[in-house]
Amino acid sequence: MAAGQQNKQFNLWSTCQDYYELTKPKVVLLLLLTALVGMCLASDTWISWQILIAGLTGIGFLSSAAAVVNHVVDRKIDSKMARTFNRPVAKGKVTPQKALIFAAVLTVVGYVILELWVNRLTAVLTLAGLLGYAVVYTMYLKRATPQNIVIGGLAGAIPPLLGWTAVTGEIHAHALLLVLIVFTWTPPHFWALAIHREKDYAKAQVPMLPVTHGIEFTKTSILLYTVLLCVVCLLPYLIGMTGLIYLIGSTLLNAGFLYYAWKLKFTATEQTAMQTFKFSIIHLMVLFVVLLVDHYVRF
Ligand code: HEM
Ligand SMILES: CC(C)=CCC/C(C)=C/CC/C(C)=C/COP(=O)(O)OP(=O)(O)O
Repeated sequence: MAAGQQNKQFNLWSTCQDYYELTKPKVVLLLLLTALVGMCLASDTWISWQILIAGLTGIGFLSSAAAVVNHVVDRKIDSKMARTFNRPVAKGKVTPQKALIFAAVLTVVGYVILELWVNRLTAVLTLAGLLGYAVVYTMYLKRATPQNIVIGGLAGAIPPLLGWTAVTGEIHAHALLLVLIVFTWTPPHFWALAIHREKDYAKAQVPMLPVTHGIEFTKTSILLYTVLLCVVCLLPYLIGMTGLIYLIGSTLLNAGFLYYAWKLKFTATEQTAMQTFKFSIIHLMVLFVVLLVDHYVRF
């Protein structure tokens, strides 16, 4: 193969990688897992393939679009922080215009899929999630208040409800309880990372909790939110929505989260904040898998 052609192929591949990175694929995958669990828990029978595929594709496209807009709006902040300076828009590898066109295409295609093959309620709620994250959180809250991620967390917490409404067309209290779990999980998830990256956020002048209220206050807040998360995680069992498998699984996971939150507050080493952040992701992922197993293997 000629060197020029090889170069072209390499450029195309690295452009594709840049666009893929803009969608925050790992975050979107976990969001989709929570949406899938919302779908499965909404029904006592198997859900239809059309709802499953169209629902997850639409929710995935709109979540990805929100992530792309976040890269564009935050490009100046991102370029000042060690964790994010290499991102495609911050680095100038993808122009803001091209990224916005990509986000617009994802939004329109995702919305049309939800409207045509799922239902209007799910389409509108997913669009609200997109606007909540891309506009309310990214453009306003992130720069305005240390409670940014608490309020903005609602957008990231909504996918289980989206999965539920995709299957039933209705909002149900059980779905709202799943939303509440992700909503309560978000502050300890993010603040653990924010402690580790406090200097970055201070340098970029983003008013995250460790910057405005200090590391100790943030550690206490993480511990208190983790205790609250343990209580909220008990509710599905207490109201009869889940069975013993969930009770045992969630208790073990919450004991793990409490261990890290306690250690972070009272006996932290330099690694504890990052370990807590990493555990938070495993916690939510396994918790939702356990919800799924509990739903299909009830005893
Ligand atoms: C306002 C709410 C949230 C904030 C502020 C937040 C913040 C963050 C940040 C700053 C990172 C590090 C990203 C990086 O290093 O590139 C991260 C990683 C991650 N977050 Fe969140 N998060 C939120 C909600 C969520 C939700 C709702 C989920 C899924 C249900 C989620 C799943 C993840 C995953 C899977 C990662 C690891 C990504 C990777 O390794 O590339 N987050 N989060
Ligand atoms: C339709 C729908 C459900 C939309 C929600 C989409 C979504 C991608 C939520 C994830 C939340 C998240 C990763 C926040 C981090 O933003 P940040 O700007 O604080 O973090 P960063 O510095 O890593 O960009």
